[in-house]
Amino acid sequence: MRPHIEDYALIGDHQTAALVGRDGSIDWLCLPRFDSPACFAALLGGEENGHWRIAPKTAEGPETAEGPEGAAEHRTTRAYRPGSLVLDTEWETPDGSVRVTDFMPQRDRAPDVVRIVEGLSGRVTLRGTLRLRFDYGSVVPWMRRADGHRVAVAGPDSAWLRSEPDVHTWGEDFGTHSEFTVEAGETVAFVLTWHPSHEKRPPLIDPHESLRHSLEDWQAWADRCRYEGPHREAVLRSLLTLKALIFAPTGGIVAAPTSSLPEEIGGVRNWDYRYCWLRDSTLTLGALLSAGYLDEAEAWRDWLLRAAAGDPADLQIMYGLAGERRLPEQELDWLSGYRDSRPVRTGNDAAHQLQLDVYGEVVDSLALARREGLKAQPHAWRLQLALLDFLEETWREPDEGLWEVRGPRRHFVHSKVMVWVAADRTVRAMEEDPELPGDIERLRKMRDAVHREVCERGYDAERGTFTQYYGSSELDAALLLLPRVGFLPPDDPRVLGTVDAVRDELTYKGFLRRYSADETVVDGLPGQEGAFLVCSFWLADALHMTGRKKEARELFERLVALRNDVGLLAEEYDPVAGRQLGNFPQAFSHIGLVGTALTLFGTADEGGGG
Ligand SMILES: OC[C@H]1O[C@H](O[C@H]2O[C@H](CO)[C@@H](O)[C@H](O)[C@H]2O)[C@H](O)[C@@H](O)[C@@H]1O
Repeated sequence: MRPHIEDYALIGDHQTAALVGRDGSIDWLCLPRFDSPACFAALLGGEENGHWRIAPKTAEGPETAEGPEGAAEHRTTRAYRPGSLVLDTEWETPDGSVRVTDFMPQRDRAPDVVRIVEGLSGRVTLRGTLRLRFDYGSVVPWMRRADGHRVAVAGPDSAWLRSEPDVHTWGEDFGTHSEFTVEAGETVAFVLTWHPSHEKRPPLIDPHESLRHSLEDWQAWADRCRYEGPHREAVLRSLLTLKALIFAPTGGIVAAPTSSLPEEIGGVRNWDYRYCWLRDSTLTLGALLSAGYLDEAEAWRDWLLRAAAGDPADLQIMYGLAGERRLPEQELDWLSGYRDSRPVRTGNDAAHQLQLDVYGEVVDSLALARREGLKAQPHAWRLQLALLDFLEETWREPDEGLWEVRGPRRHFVHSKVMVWVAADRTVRAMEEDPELPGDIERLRKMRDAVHREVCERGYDAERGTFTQYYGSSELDAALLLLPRVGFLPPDDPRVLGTVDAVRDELTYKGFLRRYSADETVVDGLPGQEGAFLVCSFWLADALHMTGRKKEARELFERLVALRNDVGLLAEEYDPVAGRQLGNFPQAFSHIGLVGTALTLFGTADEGGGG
């Protein structure tokens, strides 16, 4: 049985990331980029699909539902070093205590994973097991020794393992094994480096020096955080997590570093999130900007201008890390899935859906960037006008909406509201700067027409609430964003009615679903899912904005308490099992945490949608 999702911690180097379990096993790592094939895929199968475990020998044993047998004799504690993604895992064993420090240094050329073992007390024997399996756990590489390394080679990939001091390793059972002992004050550092297999040995790094640099770099970034309100540690951890999801070479932002962690254990709602959604990225950008991080915002804005270049009719709702357009969805049938949740997918067919909300989110984020003083780019305005031309032609069409339903297209109310946002922000920019080119009257007309239509066809006067789509009696948590984006004032009776209705009908044991659990006709998928965390944060925002401040704060506190021991949140939460669900850690959930902290305690930006 795999560990629970919340048993993992994240380490990363701004180009990819790994998940490290409480049991000392790295079970997920894609190299060299977030969206590359995984060389450790045990997360979505078993140890035979690749993992790297370093742990006290006495903590080993056949796995049980609660972790490795023998683990009961041990106490494990974990924590990130403050303001960083450097992870310390400490074991107390009957023989003494030991710490393993895991991190991925900022990259010069090749990606490295560094694991420094340090004896803290007594004399502890540890075991290492490395099973490299390229191409998502399917390829067993050839192993050889070279230049003081164990080298794994298969096809385009090679991985080089060494240790300081040198530790004896042996091959057995298609794995590389080691056993060594540390006393208090002694260290053994392991470095695993990925490299294209046709190139010469990768440059060596000094693991201890790299640790110092990593700590300095992360700390310098953390020091720039402007948020000083309550729960600062949680907010900063969320910001660090969002930073770790940015692919530094291009500025693209992934929705999560994993694929196919299920939204229902044993179910089919398993998707690949290692791509750059315009929606998730714009909301990430909003969170970073509101906490004072301008460089990342500028890099993303430039990424967007490159990705969106071309005919605006061809704008996709998501791209690859460098703006790649083809992300074909495939099933990896050799992987059994996390706790048997099949299929495991790579790629994402939602890339070609029509999701009208995305235009509003992009335009809103460009407006926010301008307000925050980002250097203007003339083609950013040209892009904005082109998007509006496209919307003028398309806004009356049904779409798949922000939840990327796999059922038929509908006239989703949230999508139309975000079309209104696109027109509204463009009109406002032109009013503020009459030099900006464009036909303001045409845009005003469109803005007002969308508003009118939504209020007529998207509002159920009998129940006093906006609905999920025109003519439906269903609700949708995205309706909570109406006051936040300025579509109607928070004290408008239609907003108050909607917030109450959404809270009453979509609450699921203290948290919020994104829509009703019976709505498989709309989303086109079998099975159920958990409470959707970003929606629960949106409810806290809406309660606060509509004057229910105590209720808002209580919900926020409950949400903060769901973070795992190192402050991470998946996409969803199962309040019955008390477990996290879905891809992990997910940008959406951490955006929600930052946004709500700012709404409740700080100076949140009124214009943002997240
Ligand atoms: O619900 C089915 C859809 O689920 C995924 O979409 C979700 O994740 C996206 C990335 O975080 C997010 O932008 C979207 O709002 C979520 O619904 C999946 O990516 C889709 O392929 C799938 O149709």
